[in-house]
Amino acid sequence: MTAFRTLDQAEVKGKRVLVRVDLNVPMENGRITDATRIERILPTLREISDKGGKVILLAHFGRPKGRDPKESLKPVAEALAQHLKKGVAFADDCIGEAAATAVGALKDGGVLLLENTRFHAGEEKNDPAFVQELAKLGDLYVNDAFSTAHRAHASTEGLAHVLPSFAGRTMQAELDALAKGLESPKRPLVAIVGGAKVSTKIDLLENLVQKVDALVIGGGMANTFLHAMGLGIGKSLAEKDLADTALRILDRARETNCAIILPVDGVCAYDFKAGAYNQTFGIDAIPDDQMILDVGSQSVERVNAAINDAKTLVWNGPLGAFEITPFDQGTVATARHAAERTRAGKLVSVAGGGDTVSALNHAGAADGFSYVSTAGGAFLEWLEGKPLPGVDALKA
Ligand SMILES: Nc1ncnc2c1ncn2[C@@H]1O[C@H](COP(=O)(O)OP(=O)(O)O)[C@@H](O)[C@H]1O
Ligand SMILES: O=C(OP(=O)(O)O)[C@H](O)COP(=O)(O)O
Repeated sequence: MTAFRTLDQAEVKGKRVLVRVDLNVPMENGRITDATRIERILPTLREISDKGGKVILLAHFGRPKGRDPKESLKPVAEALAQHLKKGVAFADDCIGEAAATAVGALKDGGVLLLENTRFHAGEEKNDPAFVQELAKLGDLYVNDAFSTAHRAHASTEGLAHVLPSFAGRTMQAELDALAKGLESPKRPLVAIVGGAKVSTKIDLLENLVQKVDALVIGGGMANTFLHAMGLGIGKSLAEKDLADTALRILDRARETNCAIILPVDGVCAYDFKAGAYNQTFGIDAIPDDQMILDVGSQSVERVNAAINDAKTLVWNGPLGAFEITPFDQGTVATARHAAERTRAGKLVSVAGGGDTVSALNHAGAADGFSYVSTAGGAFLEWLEGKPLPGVDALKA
């Protein structure tokens, strides 16, 4: 089914291979809390290295505005070396002299990680001059970052047009697995969308409500909808300027008969910190000076009932701030329930996203899902049927 060239067609021996990977891994205090994205790229890196190619990794981390040491990929290079069981060199910049010197020093089979591509504005602008700067460093381009394929950036899209380009093994595996699991899903099809990236994901919901039978909304995404509906959400994470978009999505859901399941209660605290004093309130009684950090037990019951009704479930975005206890409980309970239904053969469940995978691992539920993708936003866009620039560029 692949309409692009893969590593089977790439002659990598002695070549400088620029490999775009997703190393945007969940991190707390400089420590990686979930290494799934690292583990998934190992087959591609090992294959190129074993065939005698020089592996030059391009990746982003976070959403920095310019160079910011807090968003350096250096700690990730160290973790990658441990997983790869092989040294990983690191260059302080992804273009210019630092990068060129590091590439020049690389032996056949060696691995080098270049600093965060988003330290340069040209990355997100897909600036042709920046693309050329990157292209100077390589002979071939391999894209193994399905989870960034919805971004038309220099390292995810631009490079594919100027160097011979190939899909990596993870890119191939993700597209194959999603096609197999979801191309003709059994209905009812239920989606759960939560998390914090409200502005980059909310527009997708307008199409999604035309495709799914029910949409469960949690996390910061739910808070944005609750605010739009005129409910007080106190200090909760939300993007209030997207209220009109949220109302339009609710209208569209009514037209398309898509059931919308929003929280009916919220676990609230004064501060965003582990172990914070917390109380559960009905959704119409959230105190002004508190924030909703998780869905309450009545909401969990509703989400689990929606999972019971589903034959297919797709999930991106945790229902609460699962990194800090006890605000992980809603996500953990519903993830375990979905895993149980899947193990019982009653549900096909596909989940994805950097933090979502981390949450499922935290719940001990990832193994129970039919498929776990590294991709969140890219997965939702794929589901919508939207063209993914990173994939399309490989086909060009
Ligand atoms: N109610 C909430 N308040 C604050 N943060 C939340 C809330 N619900 C979820 N989150 C945060 O959302 C983040 C994950 O969102 P997102 O990046 O969209 O997911 P993914 O990486 O799986 O695509 C997590 O860090 C989690 O703490
Ligand atoms: O973590 C990512 O996506 P995800 O949060 O949708 O899983 C990707 O690395 C893309 O990051 P971006 O949403 O800052 O472009």
